[in-house]
Amino acid sequence: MLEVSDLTAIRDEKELFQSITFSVNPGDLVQVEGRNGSGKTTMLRIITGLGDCESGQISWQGIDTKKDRDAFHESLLFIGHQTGVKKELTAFENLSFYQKMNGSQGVTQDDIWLALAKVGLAGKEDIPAGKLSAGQQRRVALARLWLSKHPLWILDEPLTAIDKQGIKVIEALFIEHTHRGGMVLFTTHQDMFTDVSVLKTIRLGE
Ligand SMILES: Nc1ncnc2c1ncn2[C@@H]1O[C@H](COP(=O)(O)OP(=O)(O)OP(=O)(O)O)[C@@H](O)[C@H]1O
Repeated sequence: MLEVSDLTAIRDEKELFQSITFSVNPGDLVQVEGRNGSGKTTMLRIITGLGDCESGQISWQGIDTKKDRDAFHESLLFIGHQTGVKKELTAFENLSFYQKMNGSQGVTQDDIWLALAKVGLAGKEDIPAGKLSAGQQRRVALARLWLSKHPLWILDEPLTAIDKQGIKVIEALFIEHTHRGGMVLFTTHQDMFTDVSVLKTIRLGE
């Protein structure tokens, strides 16, 4: 379980958000909502350890993430605004590289082909990512979700440039992940989940 307690952030001498408290439990799908500039990215970056907060505490499985950052990061898949897709590598090479960098055990070449097929990139595996469209490049990044064994996914605007059909596929994957006991904490400006009862929401900027 991820617990965020009393989180306050200041940027440019302005309080972005104050005393935000929430938890993400196994099976939870949590959307951080708010207008442009309300602090969504800032909050996700603080939770992942990439940004500083004014005050507050973040714990994973009951332990402060600052005290055991490795354990937290082993459980976490974070995809931010910058997807980390390398334009000179093919879609397949990007995923192989990513898996090697993360020391992921048990992921085969077939798994990577399958993940690329799941995101609609069958037949495009050997094209350098720089020659794919913006949405296709984003799909390369999202293919990591199919290979992930991390219980916690933190995703900042994962659906940027993704078409309606792609959004449906990602929605289904989120649901599948949470049904397996996984957790998803995400932001999006896209319409997602017609059945919003599956979602918990955190609103910033009110
Ligand atoms: N490192 C920084 N230094 C100074 N100001 C920052 C920094 N990071 C973010 N900000 C400011 O904090 C505010 C919140 O930015 P943030 O990116 O968190 O918003 P957001 O809710 O994710 O917006 P969007 O919906 O547009 O993605 C903005 O006004 C931004 O300029």
